[in-house]
Amino acid sequence: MILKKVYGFIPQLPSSDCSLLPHNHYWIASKHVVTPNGTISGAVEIKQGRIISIVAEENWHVNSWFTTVVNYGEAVIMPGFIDVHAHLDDPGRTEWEGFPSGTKAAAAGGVTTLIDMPLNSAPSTVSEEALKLKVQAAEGRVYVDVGFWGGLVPENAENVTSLERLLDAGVLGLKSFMVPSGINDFPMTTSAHIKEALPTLARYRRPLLVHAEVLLDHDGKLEPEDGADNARSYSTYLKTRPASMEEAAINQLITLTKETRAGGSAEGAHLHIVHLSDARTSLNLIKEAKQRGDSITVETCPHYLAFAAEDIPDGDTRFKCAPPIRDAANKEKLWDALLEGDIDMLSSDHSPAVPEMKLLDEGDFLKAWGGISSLQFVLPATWTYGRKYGITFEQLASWWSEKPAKLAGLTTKGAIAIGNQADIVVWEPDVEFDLDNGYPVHIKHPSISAYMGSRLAGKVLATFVRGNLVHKEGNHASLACALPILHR
Ligand SMILES: NC(=O)N[C@H]1NC(=O)NC1=O
Ligand SMILES: [Zn+2]
Ligand SMILES: [Zn+2]
Repeated sequence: MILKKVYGFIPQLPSSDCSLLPHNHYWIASKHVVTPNGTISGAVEIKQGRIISIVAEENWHVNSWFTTVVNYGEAVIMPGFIDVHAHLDDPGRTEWEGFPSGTKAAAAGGVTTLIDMPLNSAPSTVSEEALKLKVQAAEGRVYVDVGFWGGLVPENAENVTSLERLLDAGVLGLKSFMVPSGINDFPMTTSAHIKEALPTLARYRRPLLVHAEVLLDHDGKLEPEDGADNARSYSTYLKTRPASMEEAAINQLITLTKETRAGGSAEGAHLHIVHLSDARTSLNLIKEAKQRGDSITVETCPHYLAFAAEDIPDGDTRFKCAPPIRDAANKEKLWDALLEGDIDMLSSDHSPAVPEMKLLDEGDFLKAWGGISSLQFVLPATWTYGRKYGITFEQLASWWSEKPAKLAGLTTKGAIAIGNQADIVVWEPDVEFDLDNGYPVHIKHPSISAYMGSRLAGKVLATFVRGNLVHKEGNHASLACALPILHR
Protein backbone atom coordinates (compact mmCIF):
# COMPACT_ATOMS: atom_id res chain seq x y z
CA MET A 1 0.00 0.00 0.00
CA ILE A 2 1.25 3.46 -0.84
CA LEU A 3 1.08 5.98 1.94
CA LYS A 4 0.31 9.40 0.63
CA LYS A 5 2.10 11.92 2.75
CA VAL A 6 1.45 15.58 2.31
CA TYR A 7 4.00 17.60 4.17
CA GLY A 8 3.64 21.33 4.37
CA PHE A 9 4.70 23.84 6.95
CA ILE A 10 6.40 21.97 9.78
CA PRO A 11 5.14 23.03 13.19
CA GLN A 12 7.16 22.74 16.37
CA LEU A 13 8.78 19.31 16.62
CA PRO A 14 8.58 16.98 19.60
CA SER A 15 11.65 14.88 20.33
CA SER A 16 12.11 12.93 17.13
CA ASP A 17 13.60 10.12 19.21
CA CYS A 18 10.19 9.47 20.81
CA SER A 19 8.28 9.33 17.53
CA LEU A 20 8.81 8.18 13.98
CA LEU A 21 6.60 11.12 12.92
CA PRO A 22 8.25 14.18 14.40
CA HIS A 23 5.25 16.52 14.41
CA ASN A 24 3.10 17.50 17.30
CA HIS A 25 0.16 18.63 15.15
CA TYR A 26 -0.98 16.48 12.27
CA TRP A 27 -3.87 14.60 10.69
CA ILE A 28 -4.24 10.93 9.88
CA ALA A 29 -6.86 9.90 7.36
CA SER A 30 -8.38 6.74 5.91
CA LYS A 31 -11.51 5.24 4.43
CA HIS A 32 -12.19 3.37 7.70
CA VAL A 33 -11.89 5.38 10.90
CA VAL A 34 -13.52 3.48 13.80
CA THR A 35 -15.25 5.86 16.21
CA PRO A 36 -17.84 5.25 18.96
CA ASN A 37 -20.43 6.52 16.46
CA GLY A 38 -19.48 4.03 13.77
CA THR A 39 -16.86 3.68 11.07
CA ILE A 40 -16.42 6.70 8.83
CA SER A 41 -14.27 7.71 5.90
CA GLY A 42 -12.46 10.71 7.28
CA ALA A 43 -9.60 12.15 9.24
CA VAL A 44 -8.43 12.53 12.82
CA GLU A 45 -6.57 15.64 13.99
CA ILE A 46 -3.92 15.10 16.64
CA LYS A 47 -2.24 17.84 18.59
CA GLN A 48 0.15 17.51 21.51
CA GLY A 49 -0.79 13.90 22.03
CA ARG A 50 -4.56 14.40 22.03
CA ILE A 51 -7.31 13.88 19.49
CA ILE A 52 -8.69 17.35 18.82
CA SER A 53 -11.07 16.73 15.93
CA ILE A 54 -12.62 13.94 13.88
CA VAL A 55 -13.98 14.94 10.49
CA ALA A 56 -15.88 12.99 7.82
CA GLU A 57 -14.25 13.07 4.39
CA GLU A 58 -16.93 15.30 2.84
CA ASN A 59 -16.40 17.98 5.49
CA TRP A 60 -12.65 17.81 5.56
CA HIS A 61 -10.88 20.71 3.91
CA VAL A 62 -7.29 21.17 5.02
CA ASN A 63 -4.75 23.44 3.47
CA SER A 64 -1.94 21.04 2.71
CA TRP A 65 0.60 23.85 2.74
CA PHE A 66 0.11 24.33 6.42
CA THR A 67 -0.82 20.85 7.49
CA THR A 68 0.87 17.50 7.97
CA VAL A 69 -1.34 14.67 6.73
CA VAL A 70 -0.67 10.95 6.67
CA ASN A 71 -3.21 9.28 4.43
CA TYR A 72 -3.53 5.58 5.14
CA GLY A 73 -5.94 4.93 2.26
CA GLU A 74 -7.96 1.75 2.82
CA ALA A 75 -6.23 0.78 6.07
CA VAL A 76 -8.27 0.80 9.30
CA ILE A 77 -7.68 3.51 11.90
CA MET A 78 -8.83 2.21 15.28
CA PRO A 79 -8.32 2.94 18.96
CA GLY A 80 -5.16 1.19 20.14
CA PHE A 81 -5.69 -2.12 21.88
CA ILE A 82 -5.68 -2.12 25.68
CA ASP A 83 -4.47 -5.42 27.07
CA VAL A 84 -5.64 -5.66 30.67
CA HIS A 85 -3.84 -8.93 31.30
CA ALA A 86 -0.13 -9.26 30.55
CA HIS A 87 2.78 -10.62 32.59
CA LEU A 88 5.90 -8.64 31.75
CA ASP A 89 8.00 -10.12 34.56
CA ASP A 90 9.94 -6.92 35.24
CA PRO A 91 11.74 -6.39 37.60
CA GLY A 92 13.19 -9.69 38.70
CA ARG A 93 12.47 -12.13 35.88
CA THR A 94 13.54 -10.11 32.87
CA GLU A 95 15.01 -13.23 31.33
CA TRP A 96 11.36 -14.28 30.85
CA GLU A 97 10.24 -11.02 29.17
CA GLY A 98 10.84 -7.52 30.55
CA PHE A 99 9.39 -4.07 29.84
CA PRO A 100 11.49 -3.20 26.76
CA SER A 101 10.85 -6.39 24.75
CA GLY A 102 7.25 -6.77 25.97
CA THR A 103 6.23 -3.23 25.14
CA LYS A 104 8.04 -3.34 21.77
CA ALA A 105 6.01 -6.45 20.97
CA ALA A 106 2.85 -4.69 22.14
CA ALA A 107 3.57 -1.67 19.92
CA ALA A 108 4.31 -3.89 16.93
CA GLY A 109 0.96 -5.59 17.50
CA GLY A 110 -1.17 -2.46 17.88
CA VAL A 111 -1.44 -2.63 21.68
CA THR A 112 -1.02 0.91 23.02
CA THR A 113 -1.65 0.28 26.72
CA LEU A 114 -1.14 -2.76 28.83
CA ILE A 115 -1.87 -3.48 32.44
CA ASP A 116 0.82 -5.58 34.01
CA MET A 117 -0.09 -8.47 36.27
CA PRO A 118 1.31 -8.45 39.82
CA LEU A 119 2.96 -11.84 39.58
CA ASN A 120 5.85 -13.46 37.73
CA SER A 121 8.00 -10.41 38.44
CA ALA A 122 10.12 -10.45 41.60
CA PRO A 123 8.97 -9.18 43.96
CA SER A 124 5.28 -9.64 43.25
CA THR A 125 3.36 -6.33 43.28
CA VAL A 126 1.71 -6.89 46.66
CA SER A 127 2.95 -3.83 48.55
CA GLU A 128 3.55 -0.13 48.08
CA GLU A 129 7.31 -0.80 48.03
CA ALA A 130 6.99 -3.43 45.31
CA LEU A 131 4.87 -1.05 43.19
CA LYS A 132 7.61 1.58 43.46
CA LEU A 133 10.10 -0.95 42.09
CA LYS A 134 7.74 -1.67 39.20
CA VAL A 135 7.38 2.00 38.33
CA GLN A 136 11.15 2.51 38.52
CA ALA A 137 11.67 -0.47 36.23
CA ALA A 138 9.17 0.93 33.72
CA GLU A 139 10.43 4.49 33.58
CA GLY A 140 12.21 5.22 30.31
CA ARG A 141 11.89 1.59 29.25
CA VAL A 142 8.34 1.30 27.89
CA TYR A 143 7.20 1.86 24.29
CA VAL A 144 3.50 1.72 25.23
CA ASP A 145 1.78 2.98 28.38
CA VAL A 146 1.77 0.49 31.24
CA GLY A 147 -0.52 0.41 34.27
CA PHE A 148 -0.29 -2.05 37.14
CA TRP A 149 -2.63 -4.40 38.96
CA GLY A 150 -1.66 -5.00 42.58
CA GLY A 151 -1.75 -8.48 44.09
CA LEU A 152 -4.36 -9.51 46.63
CA VAL A 153 -2.74 -12.20 48.76
CA PRO A 154 -3.69 -13.54 52.23
CA GLU A 155 -1.21 -11.25 53.96
CA ASN A 156 -2.67 -7.98 52.68
CA ALA A 157 -6.25 -9.29 52.54
CA GLU A 158 -6.03 -9.60 56.31
CA ASN A 159 -4.44 -6.17 56.74
CA VAL A 160 -6.59 -3.27 55.56
CA THR A 161 -3.80 -0.75 56.12
CA SER A 162 -1.36 -2.50 53.82
CA LEU A 163 -4.07 -2.90 51.18
CA GLU A 164 -4.88 0.81 51.44
CA ARG A 165 -1.21 1.70 51.03
CA LEU A 166 -1.01 -0.38 47.87
CA LEU A 167 -4.15 1.27 46.48
CA ASP A 168 -2.99 4.73 47.53
CA ALA A 169 0.29 4.11 45.70
CA GLY A 170 -1.62 3.87 42.42
CA VAL A 171 -2.46 0.32 41.36
CA LEU A 172 -5.50 0.35 39.08
CA GLY A 173 -7.13 -2.53 40.95
CA LEU A 174 -6.19 -5.90 42.42
CA LYS A 175 -5.76 -9.42 41.12
CA SER A 176 -5.92 -12.70 43.05
CA PHE A 177 -5.69 -16.42 42.43
CA MET A 178 -8.08 -19.04 43.84
CA VAL A 179 -5.63 -21.86 42.97
CA PRO A 180 -1.85 -22.01 43.50
CA SER A 181 -0.33 -19.51 41.08
CA GLY A 182 2.93 -21.30 40.43
CA ILE A 183 4.83 -18.39 41.98
CA ASN A 184 5.98 -18.82 45.59
CA ASP A 185 5.61 -15.22 46.69
CA PHE A 186 2.08 -15.03 45.27
CA PRO A 187 -0.04 -17.34 47.46
CA MET A 188 -3.66 -18.07 46.63
CA THR A 189 -6.65 -16.42 48.26
CA THR A 190 -9.83 -18.16 49.35
CA SER A 191 -13.26 -16.65 48.86
CA ALA A 192 -13.07 -15.60 52.53
CA HIS A 193 -10.01 -13.41 51.73
CA ILE A 194 -11.81 -11.96 48.74
CA LYS A 195 -14.89 -11.24 50.83
CA GLU A 196 -12.72 -9.39 53.32
CA ALA A 197 -11.08 -7.22 50.65
CA LEU A 198 -14.18 -6.23 48.67
CA PRO A 199 -15.38 -3.42 50.98
CA THR A 200 -11.96 -1.76 50.73
CA LEU A 201 -12.04 -2.02 46.94
CA ALA A 202 -15.58 -0.62 47.02
CA ARG A 203 -14.35 2.49 48.86
CA TYR A 204 -11.62 3.00 46.27
CA ARG A 205 -13.98 2.12 43.37
CA ARG A 206 -11.37 -0.21 41.91
CA PRO A 207 -11.94 -3.70 40.50
CA LEU A 208 -10.79 -7.10 41.69
CA LEU A 209 -9.66 -9.46 38.95
CA VAL A 210 -9.76 -13.14 39.82
CA HIS A 211 -8.16 -16.24 38.37
CA ALA A 212 -11.24 -18.41 38.90
CA GLU A 213 -10.29 -22.03 39.34
CA VAL A 214 -10.39 -23.94 42.64
CA LEU A 215 -9.00 -27.34 43.54
CA LEU A 216 -11.69 -29.87 44.36
CA ASP A 217 -11.15 -33.26 45.98
CA HIS A 218 -12.03 -35.16 42.84
CA ASP A 219 -10.28 -32.78 40.44
CA GLY A 220 -6.69 -32.85 39.43
CA LYS A 221 -6.46 -36.59 40.09
CA LEU A 222 -5.34 -38.73 37.18
CA GLU A 223 -6.26 -42.36 36.67
CA PRO A 224 -3.19 -44.64 36.55
CA GLU A 225 -3.46 -45.04 32.77
CA ASP A 226 -3.32 -41.26 32.36
CA GLY A 227 -0.04 -40.98 34.24
CA ALA A 228 3.40 -40.06 33.07
CA ASP A 229 3.23 -42.15 29.90
CA ASN A 230 0.56 -39.91 28.56
CA ALA A 231 1.96 -36.64 29.77
CA ARG A 232 2.69 -35.73 26.16
CA SER A 233 -1.02 -35.74 25.41
CA TYR A 234 -3.03 -32.55 25.91
CA SER A 235 -6.04 -34.64 26.90
CA THR A 236 -4.12 -35.88 29.96
CA TYR A 237 -3.47 -32.30 31.04
CA LEU A 238 -7.08 -31.36 30.33
CA LYS A 239 -8.28 -34.02 32.78
CA THR A 240 -6.26 -32.37 35.55
CA ARG A 241 -8.13 -29.09 35.11
CA PRO A 242 -11.76 -29.88 34.30
CA ALA A 243 -14.39 -27.21 33.74
CA SER A 244 -15.77 -28.04 37.20
CA MET A 245 -12.77 -26.18 38.68
CA GLU A 246 -13.82 -22.95 36.96
CA GLU A 247 -17.48 -23.58 37.76
CA ALA A 248 -16.85 -24.12 41.48
CA ALA A 249 -14.73 -20.97 41.73
CA ILE A 250 -17.35 -18.87 39.95
CA ASN A 251 -20.07 -20.34 42.15
CA GLN A 252 -18.16 -19.08 45.18
CA LEU A 253 -17.54 -15.69 43.60
CA ILE A 254 -21.14 -14.99 42.68
CA THR A 255 -22.22 -15.44 46.27
CA LEU A 256 -19.86 -12.52 47.00
CA THR A 257 -20.85 -10.31 44.08
CA LYS A 258 -24.41 -10.15 45.48
CA GLU A 259 -22.92 -7.62 47.88
CA THR A 260 -21.92 -5.32 45.00
CA ARG A 261 -25.59 -4.45 44.39
CA ALA A 262 -27.13 -1.27 45.74
CA GLY A 263 -27.26 -1.39 49.52
CA GLY A 264 -24.84 -4.36 49.75
CA SER A 265 -21.74 -4.37 51.93
CA ALA A 266 -19.54 -4.12 48.81
CA GLU A 267 -21.61 -1.64 46.80
CA GLY A 268 -19.20 0.10 44.45
CA ALA A 269 -16.88 -2.90 44.16
CA HIS A 270 -16.51 -4.74 40.88
CA LEU A 271 -15.39 -8.29 40.17
CA HIS A 272 -13.79 -9.30 36.89
CA ILE A 273 -13.19 -12.93 35.95
CA VAL A 274 -10.01 -13.30 33.93
CA HIS A 275 -9.39 -15.73 31.08
CA LEU A 276 -12.62 -17.71 31.14
CA SER A 277 -12.26 -20.98 29.27
CA ASP A 278 -15.43 -22.90 30.24
CA ALA A 279 -18.24 -21.65 28.01
CA ARG A 280 -20.84 -23.93 29.57
CA THR A 281 -21.99 -23.77 33.22
CA SER A 282 -19.42 -21.16 34.31
CA LEU A 283 -20.60 -18.76 31.67
CA ASN A 284 -24.25 -19.27 32.58
CA LEU A 285 -23.49 -18.52 36.21
CA ILE A 286 -21.86 -15.21 35.24
CA LYS A 287 -24.74 -14.36 32.95
CA GLU A 288 -27.25 -14.97 35.71
CA ALA A 289 -25.28 -12.84 38.15
CA LYS A 290 -25.24 -10.00 35.62
CA GLN A 291 -28.97 -10.31 35.11
CA ARG A 292 -29.47 -10.01 38.86
CA GLY A 293 -27.53 -6.75 38.80
CA ASP A 294 -24.20 -7.86 40.25
CA SER A 295 -21.18 -5.78 39.24
CA ILE A 296 -19.28 -8.49 37.36
CA THR A 297 -17.52 -8.76 34.00
CA VAL A 298 -15.55 -11.47 32.25
CA GLU A 299 -12.78 -11.73 29.69
CA THR A 300 -11.53 -14.55 27.52
CA CYS A 301 -8.35 -14.75 25.44
CA PRO A 302 -7.61 -15.32 21.75
CA HIS A 303 -6.05 -18.73 22.45
CA TYR A 304 -9.38 -20.05 23.73
CA LEU A 305 -11.03 -18.70 20.58
CA ALA A 306 -8.38 -19.91 18.15
CA PHE A 307 -7.41 -23.41 19.27
CA ALA A 308 -9.18 -26.63 20.28
CA ALA A 309 -7.74 -29.24 22.65
CA GLU A 310 -8.20 -32.11 20.21
CA ASP A 311 -6.01 -30.34 17.61
CA ILE A 312 -3.04 -29.70 19.89
CA PRO A 313 -0.13 -31.91 18.81
CA ASP A 314 1.34 -34.33 21.34
CA GLY A 315 4.17 -32.74 23.26
CA ASP A 316 3.51 -29.19 21.99
CA THR A 317 3.66 -27.47 25.36
CA ARG A 318 3.50 -24.02 23.75
CA PHE A 319 -0.27 -24.54 24.15
CA LYS A 320 -0.20 -25.26 27.88
CA CYS A 321 -2.10 -22.69 29.90
CA ALA A 322 -4.48 -22.53 32.83
CA PRO A 323 -7.39 -22.85 32.59
CA PRO A 324 -6.72 -25.16 29.67
CA ILE A 325 -7.88 -24.84 26.08
CA ARG A 326 -10.99 -27.04 25.85
CA ASP A 327 -12.82 -28.86 23.03
CA ALA A 328 -13.91 -27.38 19.70
CA ALA A 329 -17.57 -27.21 20.73
CA ASN A 330 -16.59 -25.15 23.79
CA LYS A 331 -14.66 -22.79 21.50
CA GLU A 332 -17.77 -22.26 19.37
CA LYS A 333 -19.75 -21.43 22.49
CA LEU A 334 -17.12 -18.90 23.54
CA TRP A 335 -17.51 -17.17 20.20
CA ASP A 336 -21.31 -17.19 20.59
CA ALA A 337 -20.97 -15.63 24.06
CA LEU A 338 -18.55 -12.98 22.82
CA LEU A 339 -20.82 -12.05 19.92
CA GLU A 340 -23.85 -11.97 22.23
CA GLY A 341 -22.06 -9.66 24.67
CA ASP A 342 -22.02 -12.24 27.48
CA ILE A 343 -18.23 -12.12 27.42
CA ASP A 344 -17.29 -8.48 27.84
CA MET A 345 -13.75 -8.22 26.57
CA LEU A 346 -10.56 -9.91 25.48
CA SER A 347 -7.04 -9.96 26.88
CA SER A 348 -3.81 -11.73 25.96
CA ASP A 349 -2.81 -13.36 29.27
CA HIS A 350 0.66 -13.17 27.75
CA SER A 351 2.57 -15.32 30.24
CA PRO A 352 6.02 -16.22 28.96
CA ALA A 353 8.89 -17.98 30.70
CA VAL A 354 12.34 -19.04 29.57
CA PRO A 355 12.10 -21.71 26.84
CA GLU A 356 13.73 -24.33 29.10
CA MET A 357 10.68 -24.15 31.38
CA LYS A 358 8.38 -25.04 28.50
CA LEU A 359 10.18 -28.42 28.26
CA LEU A 360 9.72 -28.42 24.50
CA ASP A 361 11.99 -31.45 24.08
CA GLU A 362 10.26 -33.72 26.59
CA GLY A 363 6.86 -32.29 25.73
CA ASP A 364 5.56 -33.05 29.22
CA PHE A 365 2.26 -31.18 29.64
CA LEU A 366 2.11 -31.93 33.35
CA LYS A 367 5.51 -30.43 34.19
CA ALA A 368 5.92 -27.61 31.64
CA TRP A 369 5.32 -23.94 32.50
CA GLY A 370 1.70 -22.97 31.90
CA GLY A 371 1.37 -19.77 29.93
CA ILE A 372 0.71 -18.66 26.35
CA SER A 373 3.01 -16.16 24.64
CA SER A 374 0.91 -14.02 22.37
CA LEU A 375 1.24 -10.31 23.08
CA GLN A 376 2.31 -9.24 19.59
CA PHE A 377 -0.33 -11.34 17.83
CA VAL A 378 -3.62 -10.65 19.58
CA LEU A 379 -4.95 -8.29 16.91
CA PRO A 380 -4.33 -10.55 13.91
CA ALA A 381 -5.31 -13.65 15.92
CA THR A 382 -8.68 -12.19 16.94
CA TRP A 383 -9.29 -11.01 13.39
CA THR A 384 -8.12 -14.19 11.66
CA TYR A 385 -10.21 -16.53 13.76
CA GLY A 386 -13.14 -14.11 14.09
CA ARG A 387 -13.65 -13.24 10.43
CA LYS A 388 -15.73 -16.32 9.75
CA TYR A 389 -18.16 -15.19 12.46
CA GLY A 390 -18.49 -11.83 10.71
CA ILE A 391 -16.93 -9.76 13.50
CA THR A 392 -16.85 -6.03 12.87
CA PHE A 393 -14.24 -3.35 13.51
CA GLU A 394 -16.62 -1.84 16.07
CA GLN A 395 -16.75 -5.13 17.97
CA LEU A 396 -12.97 -5.36 17.95
CA ALA A 397 -12.81 -1.83 19.35
CA SER A 398 -15.32 -2.70 22.06
CA TRP A 399 -13.61 -5.94 23.17
CA TRP A 400 -10.07 -4.63 22.97
CA SER A 401 -10.29 -0.91 23.74
CA GLU A 402 -13.53 0.46 25.10
CA LYS A 403 -14.41 -2.20 27.69
CA PRO A 404 -10.81 -2.72 28.85
CA ALA A 405 -10.43 1.06 29.34
CA LYS A 406 -13.55 1.07 31.47
CA LEU A 407 -12.35 -1.85 33.59
CA ALA A 408 -9.01 -0.18 34.25
CA GLY A 409 -10.57 3.25 34.88
CA LEU A 410 -8.72 4.85 31.96
CA THR A 411 -11.09 7.68 31.17
CA THR A 412 -9.03 9.28 28.38
CA LYS A 413 -8.27 6.09 26.48
CA GLY A 414 -10.21 3.38 24.67
CA ALA A 415 -11.88 5.29 21.83
CA ILE A 416 -11.15 7.63 18.95
CA ALA A 417 -12.97 10.53 20.54
CA ILE A 418 -12.24 14.24 20.92
CA GLY A 419 -10.17 14.94 24.01
CA ASN A 420 -8.85 11.40 24.31
CA GLN A 421 -5.18 10.58 24.20
CA ALA A 422 -4.14 9.75 20.65
CA ASP A 423 -3.60 6.01 21.18
CA ILE A 424 -4.22 4.57 17.74
CA VAL A 425 -3.51 1.50 15.65
CA VAL A 426 -3.54 1.51 11.86
CA TRP A 427 -3.84 -1.90 10.24
CA GLU A 428 -4.65 -3.71 7.03
CA PRO A 429 -7.32 -6.40 7.48
CA ASP A 430 -6.71 -8.12 4.15
CA VAL A 431 -2.96 -8.50 4.36
CA GLU A 432 -1.84 -11.97 5.40
CA PHE A 433 1.57 -12.95 6.70
CA ASP A 434 3.43 -16.04 7.82
CA LEU A 435 4.81 -16.15 11.32
CA ASP A 436 8.00 -17.83 10.22
CA ASN A 437 11.63 -17.35 11.20
CA GLY A 438 11.90 -14.29 8.97
CA TYR A 439 9.09 -12.42 10.74
CA PRO A 440 10.16 -9.60 13.07
CA VAL A 441 8.95 -10.92 16.44
CA HIS A 442 9.72 -8.74 19.46
CA ILE A 443 8.66 -10.89 22.41
CA LYS A 444 11.79 -12.19 24.08
CA HIS A 445 11.22 -15.87 23.26
CA PRO A 446 9.42 -16.35 19.94
CA SER A 447 10.03 -20.11 19.98
CA ILE A 448 7.53 -20.63 22.82
CA SER A 449 4.65 -18.80 21.16
CA ALA A 450 1.73 -20.99 20.13
CA TYR A 451 1.18 -18.75 17.10
CA MET A 452 4.58 -19.22 15.50
CA GLY A 453 4.31 -21.24 12.31
CA SER A 454 0.81 -20.06 11.52
CA ARG A 455 -0.50 -17.70 8.86
CA LEU A 456 -2.50 -14.74 10.13
CA ALA A 457 -4.47 -11.89 8.56
CA GLY A 458 -4.42 -8.29 9.78
CA LYS A 459 -1.13 -6.52 9.45
CA VAL A 460 -0.34 -3.64 11.79
CA LEU A 461 1.14 -0.69 9.88
CA ALA A 462 1.47 1.98 12.53
CA THR A 463 0.95 2.43 16.26
CA PHE A 464 0.57 5.81 17.99
CA VAL A 465 0.85 6.24 21.76
CA ARG A 466 -0.26 9.67 22.98
CA GLY A 467 0.46 11.01 19.53
CA ASN A 468 3.92 9.50 19.23
CA LEU A 469 4.33 7.14 16.29
CA VAL A 470 6.08 4.43 18.32
CA HIS A 471 6.02 1.72 15.69
CA LYS A 472 5.89 1.76 11.93
CA GLU A 473 6.25 -1.23 9.63
CA GLY A 474 8.69 -3.20 11.77
CA ASN A 475 10.60 -0.23 13.22
CA HIS A 476 10.30 1.36 16.65
CA ALA A 477 11.01 4.90 17.82
CA SER A 478 14.56 5.06 19.12
CA LEU A 479 13.52 6.11 22.64
CA ALA A 480 10.95 4.47 24.91
CA CYS A 481 8.87 7.54 25.81
CA ALA A 482 5.60 5.95 26.94
CA LEU A 483 4.62 6.22 30.58
CA PRO A 484 3.77 4.20 33.65
CA ILE A 485 0.12 4.83 34.56
CA LEU A 486 -0.79 5.28 38.20
CA HIS A 487 -4.31 5.74 39.54
CA ARG A 488 -4.91 9.26 40.72
N1 LIG B 1 1.66 -17.41 36.87
C1 LIG B 1 1.03 -17.27 35.67
O1 LIG B 1 1.39 -16.45 34.85
N2 LIG B 1 -0.01 -18.07 35.41
C2 LIG B 1 -0.75 -17.94 34.23
N3 LIG B 1 -0.38 -18.81 33.19
C3 LIG B 1 -1.48 -19.43 32.74
O2 LIG B 1 -1.51 -20.22 31.79
N4 LIG B 1 -2.53 -19.11 33.46
C4 LIG B 1 -2.16 -18.27 34.41
O3 LIG B 1 -2.86 -17.84 35.29
ZN1 LIG C 1 -4.50 -16.64 35.60
ZN1 LIG D 1 -2.32 -14.30 33.79
